[in-house]
Amino acid sequence: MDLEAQHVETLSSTHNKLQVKDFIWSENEWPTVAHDDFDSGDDIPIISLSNRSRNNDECYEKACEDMVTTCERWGFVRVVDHGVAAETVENMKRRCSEMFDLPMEMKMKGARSTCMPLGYSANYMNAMDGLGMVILDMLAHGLGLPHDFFTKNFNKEKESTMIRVNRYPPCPLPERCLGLGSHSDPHALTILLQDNVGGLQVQKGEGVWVGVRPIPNSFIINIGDTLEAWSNGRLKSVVHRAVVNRERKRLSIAYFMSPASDTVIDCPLELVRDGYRKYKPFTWSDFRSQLLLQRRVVGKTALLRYLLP
Ligand SMILES: O=C(O)CCC(=O)C(=O)O
Ligand SMILES: [Fe+2]
Repeated sequence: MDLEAQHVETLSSTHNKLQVKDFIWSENEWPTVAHDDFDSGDDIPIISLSNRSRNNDECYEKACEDMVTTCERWGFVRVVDHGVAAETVENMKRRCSEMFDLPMEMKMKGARSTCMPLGYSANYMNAMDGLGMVILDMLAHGLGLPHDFFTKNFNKEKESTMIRVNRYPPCPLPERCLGLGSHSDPHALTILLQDNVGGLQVQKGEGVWVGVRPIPNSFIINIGDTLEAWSNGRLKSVVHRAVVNRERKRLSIAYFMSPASDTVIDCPLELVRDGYRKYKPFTWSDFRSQLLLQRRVVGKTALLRYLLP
């Protein structure tokens, strides 16, 4: 039986338990932390962007510093007071849910292989782009680089910046299944919006997973592989996954930012200590074309081919 032909969503809505076994993951991937377990005592820091304008006052300096130290330690940060209108966010969530509520045959007309137009999401993308540029500026500044060190490479067309909308249906066997397997994001920066269900988990150490508690009016920012290489490994691209639950479907919207295709991802001299360079330079287009050859990114493997001995 071709599993690709069976949609998890259809399976979930018909509660055909006989087929659920076909979606069970290998045992080493079974989640031991539930979707609503956020009580590890350690949580991803929250940073307010109320001082996000670049006027070099003390609050801005402190926010940039905090952004860098959090991304060095966690690879993830949550931002509040980000300036993105609540209406823009609500509208995007509603439209995405409406799309997922369409009949399966209709959704399959836009299956992954075809070019999806940006259409209605353009407003949301503009807002995400503005926020992403603010954060990239802050990271550059916090690392002691010129403000525009990263952002000058992100052209207006944003040719390979993309949005992925995930909707995870309820699952009768959440202890044996995953919504999204463990992976790192290959792009430069991800801005993730999640609803209030919970399910995102970040790997903190070997086999240690931390659930990211949903906070209203916040975005989750995470460093992608490209920014890890660009910062000589200072900013961390951290493995994460999405777990599912028995009762509630969950929506998440990931905005992946990428530089222009011909950008050479090479760490600046300011970040080279004692001559140590972690990765050899590559272009984003080379990295992207390699990724497209992989069917699925598992764990954090995509950058390995550029690792220097
Ligand atoms: O659903 C989530 O919270 C995670 C989504 C994600 O990691 C991705 O789309 O790359
Ligand atoms: Fe991801």
